[in-house]
Amino acid sequence: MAAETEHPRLILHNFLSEDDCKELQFLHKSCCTVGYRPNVFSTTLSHLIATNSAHLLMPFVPIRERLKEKVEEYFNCQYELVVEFTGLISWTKGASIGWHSDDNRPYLKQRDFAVVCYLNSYEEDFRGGLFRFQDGEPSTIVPMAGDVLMYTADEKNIHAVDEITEGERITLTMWFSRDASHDEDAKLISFLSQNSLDKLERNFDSYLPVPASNNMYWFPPSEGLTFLSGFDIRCARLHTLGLDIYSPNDHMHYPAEKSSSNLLELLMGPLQLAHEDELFNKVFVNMMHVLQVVQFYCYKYPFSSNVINVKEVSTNVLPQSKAQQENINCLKLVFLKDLLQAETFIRNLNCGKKSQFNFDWASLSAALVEWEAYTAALGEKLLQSFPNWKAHGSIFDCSVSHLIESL
Ligand SMILES: O=C(O)CCC(=O)C(=O)O
Ligand SMILES: [Fe+2]
Repeated sequence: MAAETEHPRLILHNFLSEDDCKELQFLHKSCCTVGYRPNVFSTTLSHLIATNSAHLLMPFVPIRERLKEKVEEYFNCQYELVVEFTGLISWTKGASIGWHSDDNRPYLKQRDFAVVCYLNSYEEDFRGGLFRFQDGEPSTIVPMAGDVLMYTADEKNIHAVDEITEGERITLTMWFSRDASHDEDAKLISFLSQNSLDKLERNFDSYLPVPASNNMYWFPPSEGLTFLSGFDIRCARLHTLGLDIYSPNDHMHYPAEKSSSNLLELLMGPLQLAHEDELFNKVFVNMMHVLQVVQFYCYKYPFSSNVINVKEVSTNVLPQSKAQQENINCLKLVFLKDLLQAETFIRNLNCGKKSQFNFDWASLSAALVEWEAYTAALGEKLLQSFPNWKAHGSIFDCSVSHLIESL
């Protein structure tokens, strides 16, 4: 217990499993937007609701609950805390933060405790990004996937993070408050009531994401008004995996006649995936749909329990025609204006090492089938949980196995 120590803090190794870390990375890499600080990307829970992906809240629920219990136990404030904020945050090259406490602004005074869960690892996935406390021990935290750091948000724990020099450093970050008026759950429940839940019928279409406006995915954010330089972060994530997009709706092969922002609208509509000189005949509803399936394939599919037999899935892939190649190249020029910058900020450090990405269409097709089952199962779970959340005014894990375990 933290009791009266001078610098109340705790590091827990391997608190999150490898599967938890991979699942949260999958969510971040498919849903994040440009963040609130330079070179930072973020995924908030309200953003998931706003983009018709409320079912993607479900993987957070048991993790949030476990973290809250741990914070309350260690800092000796059982049943006193509410979650103030939950978000996935990633820092890329150039991002850093100097000495500060997490409650150091008048509008942050409600923050009592901070929790940072590291979802990927120093030196393996990114370079730089060490966490430092100004005083007390431990003084330096080396981020490693699965480790969790907890500390009080006041001046007893002044800290900084070294600049990221390479790769992308991803965390699940939460703050907790004693002030019930800052309860994130209440806001999310109300947002869910107004939003997606009426729409979330038991048909598959309800689980398809709806993108936010294009400027929210444009890097750097300052260029998101004109789209004349920089890049779309979603296209950059596909590009690092050797994948491109084709727009079956684009009958216009002369980009000079269309403005960038008009062409960006194509990301809101039907798209197909291209790899080298082949085109996948599956038509995705929009760019978020493409990205969710591809990131699922990279992060979640290799770990899913019921991996279906790849051979049983039909894969329809055709060679690209000349016109299709032009379409693909034209879109690349518009969405990845600054290709070098995209490759610098969005890159996978550890490709070539243990998580080598060996793309093949048959596995992607199998992952697509699994992604559909995964989203439908989360949607079901959300529909079952929501009435309980609403009745209690809080978001908690209502799954039967969990409740039985706790008896
Ligand atoms: O990501 C971290 O290790 C800490 C980040 C931090 O200090 C903050 O967001 O206030
Ligand atoms: Fe901080």
